Amino acid sequence: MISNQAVSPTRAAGASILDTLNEDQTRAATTFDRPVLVLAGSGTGKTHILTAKFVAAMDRGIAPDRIMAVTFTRKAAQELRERISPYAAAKGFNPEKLWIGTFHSLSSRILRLNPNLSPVGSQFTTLEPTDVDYIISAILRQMRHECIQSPHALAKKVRQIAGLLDRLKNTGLTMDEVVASREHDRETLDILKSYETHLRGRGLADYGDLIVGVLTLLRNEVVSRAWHKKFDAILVDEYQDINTAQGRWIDAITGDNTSLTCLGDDDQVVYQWRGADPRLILGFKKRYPSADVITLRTNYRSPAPIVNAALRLISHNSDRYEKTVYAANDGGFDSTINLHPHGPRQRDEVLADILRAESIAYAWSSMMVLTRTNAEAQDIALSLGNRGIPVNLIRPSAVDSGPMRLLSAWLRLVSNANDTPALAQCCVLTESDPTLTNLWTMGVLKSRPILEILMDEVDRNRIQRPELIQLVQRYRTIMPMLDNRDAVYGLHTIFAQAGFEQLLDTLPEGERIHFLTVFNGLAADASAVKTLSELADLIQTQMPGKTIKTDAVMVSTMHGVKGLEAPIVCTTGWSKKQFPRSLDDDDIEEQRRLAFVTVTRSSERVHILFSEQSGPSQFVSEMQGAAA
Ligand SMILES: Nc1ncnc2c1ncn2[C@@H]1O[C@H](COP(=O)(O)OP(=O)(O)OP(=O)(O)O)[C@@H](O)[C@H]1O
Repeated sequence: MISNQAVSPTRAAGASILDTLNEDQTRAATTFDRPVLVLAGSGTGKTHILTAKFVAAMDRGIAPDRIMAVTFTRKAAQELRERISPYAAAKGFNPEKLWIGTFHSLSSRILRLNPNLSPVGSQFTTLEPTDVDYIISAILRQMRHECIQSPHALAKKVRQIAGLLDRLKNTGLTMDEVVASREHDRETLDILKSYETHLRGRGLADYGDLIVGVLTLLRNEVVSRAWHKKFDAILVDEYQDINTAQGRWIDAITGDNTSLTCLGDDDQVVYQWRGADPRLILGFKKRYPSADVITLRTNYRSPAPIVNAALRLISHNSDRYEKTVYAANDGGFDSTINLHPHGPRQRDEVLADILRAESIAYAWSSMMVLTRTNAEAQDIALSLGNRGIPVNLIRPSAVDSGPMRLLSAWLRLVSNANDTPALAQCCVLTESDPTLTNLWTMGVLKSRPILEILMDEVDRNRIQRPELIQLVQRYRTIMPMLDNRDAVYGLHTIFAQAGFEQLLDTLPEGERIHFLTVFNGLAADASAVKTLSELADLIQTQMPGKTIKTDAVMVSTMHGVKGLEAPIVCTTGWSKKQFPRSLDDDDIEEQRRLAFVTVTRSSERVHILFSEQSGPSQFVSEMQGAAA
């Protein structure tokens, strides 16, 4: 464990940020000789401490690459990276090599650094969730499962298996452990085993494999000892939302001498449906008995009326730590939380009016619109755009955008000829495409990559489809050019040879400029990686989704804004029977936490929209002080 010795006088670079902390925050940021858990409410400065502690660690003389920071979202990782990079650069360190990222991006990096022992190899390509569905569906077809008789039954079965795989991997179980647990019927086990065999035999990993892969890797004592020595400090943000596998990941990589700091708020658990395990934060002291548990009491973000309304709301949850939080800012606004009923089909009009009225005093970028579902966010973004309001629709991942998805697919395909979902994306084919299904069957029968079979079939004129012929031609042009060349060259080659220039000509100007900006950033990052599969992973696991306009209203789901803030927060869908959608105990507590996260994003004013016909959500009356 690092000693708590005096900070070196050369800490000038970090002086400013450390000097902004209050007493408890300073304790959290400067304690290195024991584990620290910061268990504190919304807006109390947890993320601020994370940045400050990274700087404090560097000031202590810890090399930037001996500090790892794990964030929950790519956006949070990007923001932290942007804040830390100047400090690291001032110390002569290449910021591209900082260990700041999500669990998935860090796991991918760790696995690739252990090529011989990584359970998924080192040249693997990573599957997106839709690719997982694709493979399960192909396996079900291959097995001639009865569900393939109807598209509806097939889709349902795929969802069921994909959900099961996700849950199993979130608990950190390997396939051997799943089989040994005897908890699943033979048919399910056969499907799960075929899926695993398919992935392992073809150099493919899904997101869950990245986490479970590191857990498996760290069971090797020699490897685990090396990683325990690698990091002097590990910082983990949004600790309340990590799942069992991620909790074990942190425990496994933290050595006896590593300074571990976890920051979270049990009132902000909003990912239980995806395996978040709040017992990890609540049981931290049991696992780390010497830990210093620090609570913070001052909310620096929101004015008192919002802080108090949010506290009244969350006090209705039974499963929580009681916290005392005061607002640093008294507020004094008469209308800090505003209610807006709207008639049928009037939601967007009412919303646009609110935003226009606020835009007299605030920039568009000072406003957020938060929805419950992705579909609602997309709908609202489109509708506001049509009403002349500039919007940035926030998507969690860069592969949600067409050209970025295509770029990552090409990077995957040239890295791994066995990556069939990437092949399908490169020529924009769906999983049920008959040619692809035939190729898949031939590939499985002959144990050969589908791409090789496709090339043979094209050469023999047995496939005439232009998109497949073009794919083969492009692949054959690109591959020899990549021989012994670095990732930067590879990236530019793919851009030039795989039709990106023509594709960009078809995009609206904003999207084109955005793609080129991101592409140039990626080209800069490419100098820090060795292979194109690593570069694909940067797009898939590290890059956040696009924000095209600089001054625009952010439109996002409530889940998508964890950790972010804005002066004006508008939130829709707060109608009775809609939010919460069910009165089931566990679910209502999670939805109440989501409501809590939503209103506490605001540093000035909240606008809540609901249907006039249904009336407001019960969360509104709870905020107003209805008895718990
Ligand atoms: N000591 C401080 N003095 C002044 N402002 C502060 C201080 N600490 C944090 N802040 C500011 O308060 C706001 C909230 O901080 P931060 O986002 O770190 O809180 P958080 O605990 O991570 O919030 P949440 O859990 O709700 O995402 C930020 O604008 C931050 O800059």
